[in-house]
Amino acid sequence: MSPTPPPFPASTVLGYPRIGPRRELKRALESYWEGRSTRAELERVGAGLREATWRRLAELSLEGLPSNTFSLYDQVLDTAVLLGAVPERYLAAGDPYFAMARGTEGLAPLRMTKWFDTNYHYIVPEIGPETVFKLDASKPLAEVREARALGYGTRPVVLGPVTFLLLADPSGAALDRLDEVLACYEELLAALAAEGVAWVQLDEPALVADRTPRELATAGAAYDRLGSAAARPGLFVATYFGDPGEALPVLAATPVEAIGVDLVRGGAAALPELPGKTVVAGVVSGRDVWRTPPGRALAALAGVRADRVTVSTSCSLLHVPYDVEAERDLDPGLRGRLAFAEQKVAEVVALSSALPSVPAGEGPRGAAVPSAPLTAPVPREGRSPYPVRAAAQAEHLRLPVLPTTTIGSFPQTGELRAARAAVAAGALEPDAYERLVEAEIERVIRLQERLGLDVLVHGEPERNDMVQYFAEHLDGFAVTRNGWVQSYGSRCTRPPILHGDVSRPGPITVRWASYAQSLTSRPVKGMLTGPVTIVAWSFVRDDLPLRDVVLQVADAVREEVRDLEAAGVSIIQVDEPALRELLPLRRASQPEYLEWSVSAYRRATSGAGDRTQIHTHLCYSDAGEILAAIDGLDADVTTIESARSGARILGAVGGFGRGLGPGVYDIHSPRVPDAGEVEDLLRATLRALPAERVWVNPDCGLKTRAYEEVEASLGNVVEAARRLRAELTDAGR
Ligand code: MET
Ligand SMILES: [Zn+2]
Repeated sequence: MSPTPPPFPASTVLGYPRIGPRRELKRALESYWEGRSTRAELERVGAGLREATWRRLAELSLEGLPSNTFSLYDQVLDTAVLLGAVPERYLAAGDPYFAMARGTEGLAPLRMTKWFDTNYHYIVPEIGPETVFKLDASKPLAEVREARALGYGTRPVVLGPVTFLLLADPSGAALDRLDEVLACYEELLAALAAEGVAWVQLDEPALVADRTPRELATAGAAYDRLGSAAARPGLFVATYFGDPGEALPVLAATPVEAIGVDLVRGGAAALPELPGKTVVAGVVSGRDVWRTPPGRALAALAGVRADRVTVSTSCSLLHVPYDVEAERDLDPGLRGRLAFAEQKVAEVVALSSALPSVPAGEGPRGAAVPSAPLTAPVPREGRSPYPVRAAAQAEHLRLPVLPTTTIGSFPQTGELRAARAAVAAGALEPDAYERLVEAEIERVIRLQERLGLDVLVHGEPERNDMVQYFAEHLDGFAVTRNGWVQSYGSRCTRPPILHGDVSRPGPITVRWASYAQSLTSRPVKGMLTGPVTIVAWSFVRDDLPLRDVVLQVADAVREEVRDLEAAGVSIIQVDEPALRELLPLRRASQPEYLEWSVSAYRRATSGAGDRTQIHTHLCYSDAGEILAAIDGLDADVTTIESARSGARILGAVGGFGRGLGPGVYDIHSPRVPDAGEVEDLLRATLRALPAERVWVNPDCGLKTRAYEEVEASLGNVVEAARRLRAELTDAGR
């Protein structure tokens, strides 16, 4: 039996941002990837960031410092390396770690997908019959030693075995390999104990989703086994992103000494008594940017019945920016209501060290003024049934069969990005910038005409980002200067802060869309981001139900749709790529979410007349769970990613009774598909769907590609559509 661990520290965080307060890691990574610096230089930047983090957490008087929360790319990939699950084919690459993450010339990367309901992406571990699990504990051990050399004792954080295997294969099939994986974890625990580590944190967020009885029993057995290891640190199993529900009694029955619960998103009220355990109580949210109301946190802490309570964050702080103090331009009233990672650590410390003297009276969070109640009735659906609309649109638009189009953005030129930065810095007149945008629109229109596309776009050159651009033009949002959050690898986003009631002071996109339309006789499609996506990719006020916030945004989008239509734009695309991201982790809550999110979309789009064709776009092929909802959006045309997954999606969407454009050009790769390949994909589509419903388009926007690739690829897409169109017309004669 292992000796009793020392008491768990009174305050901690489950993890911390790692990209660097000025995105130092991003720059170091990109410079290494481009061959401008060495691996050793990259490691030095990493070490500097880790040291700065530990130093800062210690300065803030946090007691329990985590380690191994740093990663050069992704913590799930790190876990695969820890367990030896590196597929053979990467071993020969110059740098197998980054080969798995990003691919090489001849080698595709491992798959990447979204981390639970966040916008962070992890690398999906690949486990096959040939996988031989073998511990490589060098990274966690090195971080423990590195911290100790600096004078800090730390608690290594490692993804837990159950979640690791469920992420590798959501069907649960990989759990068959649990015994082999647990052997590695036992070895790891022994190595950490030998290193003098007092506590280890094993993250098990997968336990907050619906789990089968078999999966729960497996989790219980796993922690029984790890708990009975002869030599080990104290075991802290962290659940987060929701209520662990039935997983909690399962964990409580195992020998683990500490259990983490998310009391922000989980059911604080329903927390069972956990005698003999330490509860690491996540009362400071790691998913929002608001100050913690002390009353709420204290009430949640008071509800915990356990041997010992530690104050913590609800999840890792990876999902919030570093420091509010860096936001000099924010309205001071708003700034006073915000807490980024540093401020959240201070809150954790304050809550733990002197529960009664927590800084109180900082005013309400969320809206500064009472929000406008949603009294406006849901607008009556203005549109006729699809067959009526379709006839009106066909008459008005006169498009050929198999119409070709794109998803909206064209490559963003360095010149435009630089010009935008210059405007922000006051070095370029807004007028001059607008001329540049117009010149780019004209170039994109001419290019599309030359390529022979049927429905044109203006190319979105005025948008830095499909959400931030709208946030900048709507009331109720603020944008930050430095509020970067890691999305994957070196990629970061700067989510806008939706802090008040949303309204649209004036038209946003109309001038660009109508300028583009004025240049051509072909229809130009107006481009909007949908209400769910705008909210999903922002930090959102939490004093109103999410549904009401989304409806406010829907009303703003609805006004923009109306104005576009009035300006003569006859096709309007309202993108909802984040529809699936907000899907609740528990099935019981999913129908309600899908109901209101779909109705928000319809609220945004139903003001359009029958003649106006509404498009929507979703970019993932694993749409399986939400197909009925996608159909429920009732868009006239839906474009969806599918080039890589071949015909897989086609069977599922065959039942849609309206226009559908399964992508035929994989924009995630620099490869130019030839016309023959595109033709094959289209033939597969035509076997699944009637020709009159099929649209021809790429998988997603072209923003991240180079002009040469895009020109060549779209040329081949148009060519393939023409060949098939000719066949169809011949056959019809
Ligand atoms: C992530 S979906 C992107 C849609 C957007 N209209 C674009 O083309 O960039
Ligand atoms: Zn997309």
